[in-house]
Amino acid sequence: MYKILTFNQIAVVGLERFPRDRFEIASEFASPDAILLRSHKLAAEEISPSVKAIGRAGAGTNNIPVGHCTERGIPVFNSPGANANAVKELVIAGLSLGSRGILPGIEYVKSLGDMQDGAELSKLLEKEKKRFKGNELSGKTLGIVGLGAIGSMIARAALDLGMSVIGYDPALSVDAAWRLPSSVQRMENISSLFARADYITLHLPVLDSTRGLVNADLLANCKPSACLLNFAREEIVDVAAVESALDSGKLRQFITDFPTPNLIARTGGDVILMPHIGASTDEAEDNCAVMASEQLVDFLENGNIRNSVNFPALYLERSGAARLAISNRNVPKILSSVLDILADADINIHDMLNKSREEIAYNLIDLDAKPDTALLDKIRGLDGVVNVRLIA
Ligand SMILES: NC(=O)c1ccc[n+]([C@@H]2O[C@H](COP(=O)([O-])OP(=O)(O)OC[C@H]3O[C@@H](n4cnc5c(N)ncnc54)[C@H](O)[C@@H]3O)[C@@H](O)[C@H]2O)c1
Ligand SMILES: O=C(O)[C@H](O)COP(=O)(O)O
Repeated sequence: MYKILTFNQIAVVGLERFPRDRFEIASEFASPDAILLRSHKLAAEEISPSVKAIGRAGAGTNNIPVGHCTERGIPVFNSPGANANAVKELVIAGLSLGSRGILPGIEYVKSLGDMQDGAELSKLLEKEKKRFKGNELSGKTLGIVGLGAIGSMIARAALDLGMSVIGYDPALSVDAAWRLPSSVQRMENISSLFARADYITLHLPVLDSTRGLVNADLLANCKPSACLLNFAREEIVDVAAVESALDSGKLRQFITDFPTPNLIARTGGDVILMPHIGASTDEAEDNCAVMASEQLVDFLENGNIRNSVNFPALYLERSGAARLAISNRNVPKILSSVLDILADADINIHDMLNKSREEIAYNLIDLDAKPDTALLDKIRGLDGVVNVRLIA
């Protein structure tokens, strides 16, 4: 039985993807085979030696020590695109909240709870409504930083709203480029995007290269009427710089899914704060849980890899009597040494596939006979081999 250790609440429909005759799922296990989680900040010490894979039911993997996992030959999976629509819809709501007096208007109406005279009330509302006037999104320019699963969906929705869309993504994949509407104008650099946009929305991962990306220099560039939305990650924005830009009138509004104590303490309505609910819909939670669970099942039972953030994608149809899944440092001669060991033991290779990604290489080798423990230990002992798994 494979043991799946969960952190956070994972949608039931996802957990049902683990066949119960072969998988056990619990929030406590001494020696789990895999970990399935959402935003739980996973410490390296929580990843016991028995762990073979980690599944993130969601997009961002900055809560997982990915580098440490790679060192140990543990693939980290995520569920790209599975919650993109949920984030898109919330960002569109954010754009509306940032352009109209919706929230102060609602607060004002709530404050009139003591008024009993309907005619008086409607007279007052008609008199006061001018205080809550806003602007339309149509005709404005939306700048999208990060044009992946979420960014491209937002681009499409914003175009439908009549906005002009400009985008910046220095690492855009070919697939993502195909998904992008052709009327999205690509910016050469992020400063140009900040200088031109009325609304700026961030949809990129937090990486060493993107931590603090939105800083005082960029904010000095933007239109004083601009509204910045951060539904990506807190660390991408220098929040102190945002506060200064709001204070000095260089930025009109900040809307974020990642509140900080200082932002919560602000008065004056120039921030709109949400409790990290970008992906909190039944649909997104189901999609993410299903995708992450299916990927873990296929990896544990077959060694196949789909949507890993640190391992190469690799799929090999099952054949032969047994399968070896081997991770090794991405240096020459390791695979040939493995093949020599198998040949010396007279074990024929039925099929095999080998791929690498940065410092790690991964191999699936289907054998005509099941190797014994001594042979597996011999392969494990090779310099550069990180881990070896026999899949029956
Ligand atoms: N608020 C939420 O609940 C919520 C939900 C889902 C995702 N997210 C966050 O949003 C991020 C994006 O999600 P996604 O599903 O669109 O991911 P994605 O991988 O499909 O797209 C990310 C895009 O960012 C681009 N990128 C990388 N570095 C960049 C840089 N320096 N400047 C501009 N673009 C850059 C990549 O090339 C890629 O196209 C996630 O990493 C996650 O942190 C938040
Ligand atoms: O990266 C993500 O997918 C989002 O931040 C969602 O996080 P959650 O699964 O904790 O809602």
